[in-house]
Amino acid sequence: MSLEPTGEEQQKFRANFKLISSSFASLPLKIPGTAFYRGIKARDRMYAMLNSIIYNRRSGNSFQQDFLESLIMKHGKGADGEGSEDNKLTDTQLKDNILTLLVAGHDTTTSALTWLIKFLEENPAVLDKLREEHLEIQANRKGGTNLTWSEVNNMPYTAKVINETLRRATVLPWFSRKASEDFKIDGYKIKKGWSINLDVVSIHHDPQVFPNPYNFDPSRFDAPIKPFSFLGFGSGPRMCPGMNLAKLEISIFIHHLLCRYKWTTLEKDDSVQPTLVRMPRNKYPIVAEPL
Ligand code: HEM
Repeated sequence: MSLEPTGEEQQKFRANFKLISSSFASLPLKIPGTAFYRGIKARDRMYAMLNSIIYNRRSGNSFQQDFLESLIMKHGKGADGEGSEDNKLTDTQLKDNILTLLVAGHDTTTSALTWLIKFLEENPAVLDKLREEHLEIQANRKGGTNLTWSEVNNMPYTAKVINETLRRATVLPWFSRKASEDFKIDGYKIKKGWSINLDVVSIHHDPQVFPNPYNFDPSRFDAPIKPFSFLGFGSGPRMCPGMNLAKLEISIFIHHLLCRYKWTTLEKDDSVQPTLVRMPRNKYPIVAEPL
């Protein structure tokens, strides 16, 4: 949305965003003092901020070439979008989409990057092999420091390291589905309409599918994995729509980190923060220095 990274508006945005994401795993009690209530209030303040940003954009006071602008252009009244006016998002839907993308895409990617650093630190052989892949890409490059699209799509070991990170970390420990009909699974009867929560941490640590499940071993992904056993980005029609963006961001981050820096961990701690998006409790602080 082209917010300045250090401006006052950005700070308010961040503070509200934090309150919203901390309210996810809370009981839905709309009573002052609860995390849920604070989350709802923060969401309303975010809506108000978005209202004023959208108003400014529409009245031509500010123009940016960004994601918000493309939504406004495509879904504004009389805009040349696909199909009729019925296909256009209302302003509330537009704001909800922005919040959804922020909420679904920010903490998840942050968490994946944090776990990645932790697992690499704890597995120096994997780190060395990964760095080799990236130094080779760098050495074969004709000029510039920017990764090209074909380089990003040709990082076989990196792809396995990302999968293994998402398996071991299980950034989203559970997600749910609603049963569309009665069915039976392993002798359990499930009724139509029930909510089914998947315990993804257990699925990702099933020793029959992932031998020595607590070892960080990207070579598990050398061969295809049993279907529905790796759910880092979910599965089926509701699978994460941000998967390719997330993989791209992580690959670029890995490339620049490993080609330029080494790091040491400031504080080792294996506990996990009990939030919806799993994160090392201490946020895994490091000190990085040039290679
Ligand atoms: C490493 C980063 C990410 C991880 C691990 C992750 C993981 C997931 C998982 C497990 C789901 C549930 C899928 C299911 O129910 O089958 C999900 C849904 C979703 N993700 Fe991601 N995600 C990441 C990044 C992103 C990004 C960058 C975006 C958008 C910019 C995004 C947008 C969404 C949305 C909108 C949904 C809901 C989809 C729906 O219910 O139809 N995610 N994600």
